[in-house]
Amino acid sequence: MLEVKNLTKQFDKVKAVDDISFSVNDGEIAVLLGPNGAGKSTTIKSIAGLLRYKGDITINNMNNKTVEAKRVFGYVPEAPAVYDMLTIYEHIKFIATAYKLKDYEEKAKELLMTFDLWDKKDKLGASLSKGMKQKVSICCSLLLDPKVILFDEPMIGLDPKAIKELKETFLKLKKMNRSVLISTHIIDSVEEVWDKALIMKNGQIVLSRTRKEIAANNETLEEIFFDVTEA
Ligand SMILES: Nc1ncnc2c1ncn2[C@@H]1O[C@H](COP(=O)(O)OP(=O)(O)OP(=O)(O)O)[C@@H](O)[C@H]1O
Repeated sequence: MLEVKNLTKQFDKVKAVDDISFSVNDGEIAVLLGPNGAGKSTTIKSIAGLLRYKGDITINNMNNKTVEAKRVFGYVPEAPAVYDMLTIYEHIKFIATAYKLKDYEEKAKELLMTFDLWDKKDKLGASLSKGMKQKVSICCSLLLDPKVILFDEPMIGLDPKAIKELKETFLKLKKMNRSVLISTHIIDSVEEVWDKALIMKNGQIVLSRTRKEIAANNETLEEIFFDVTEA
């Protein structure tokens, strides 16, 4: 479970995130939506422990900056960080070594096959397309079998097959009782998968609704998004 309580992040003159609180339960897929500059990436980076902030963030009840929390936490950044001089499979080995994973080979093969990277596993990072780098980043995160996983704009650069695989992966993670948080601009890209929508504007969460609540009012997420962000 992911819990964010009273998160505030101020950059010099800009309050990028202004006292927001939310949680993502086990087995829940939450989407963080909002127009450009709403504060989504700042929220995701704070949860990933990459920024200093005010407030409390816990991952399975552990402070997000502890080693114990990091062991059960996965993060797929908006811009995939791939090493130019490592092959795809060397990235996998690097992660497995850093996290002292044992018997990871079968899982690694399964992930690389799912994302069409198995036959490219000896290609160097420098030679990969943006989408391939994104897929390497996704495979490295999933290899750790995280209990809480964040995806920042995960669909950007992916081809239609990879988008389909990623959506199936989200649903698999949900079935495995993981907490998934996806930040995106593209409402269509998450339409079939989300359980809870969090809409940000000017650093605040202006709407938090479950799929059931939205369906009960005969509304669509897109309609609600424009209602609250253009108000
Ligand atoms: N490093 C920084 N220094 C100063 N201001 C920043 C910094 N990073 C973000 N901001 C500001 O904080 C606010 C929120 O930015 P953030 O990147 O979190 O929004 P976002 O919702 O992810 O936007 P986008 O959809 O465009 O990626 C914006 O006003 C942005 O200009």
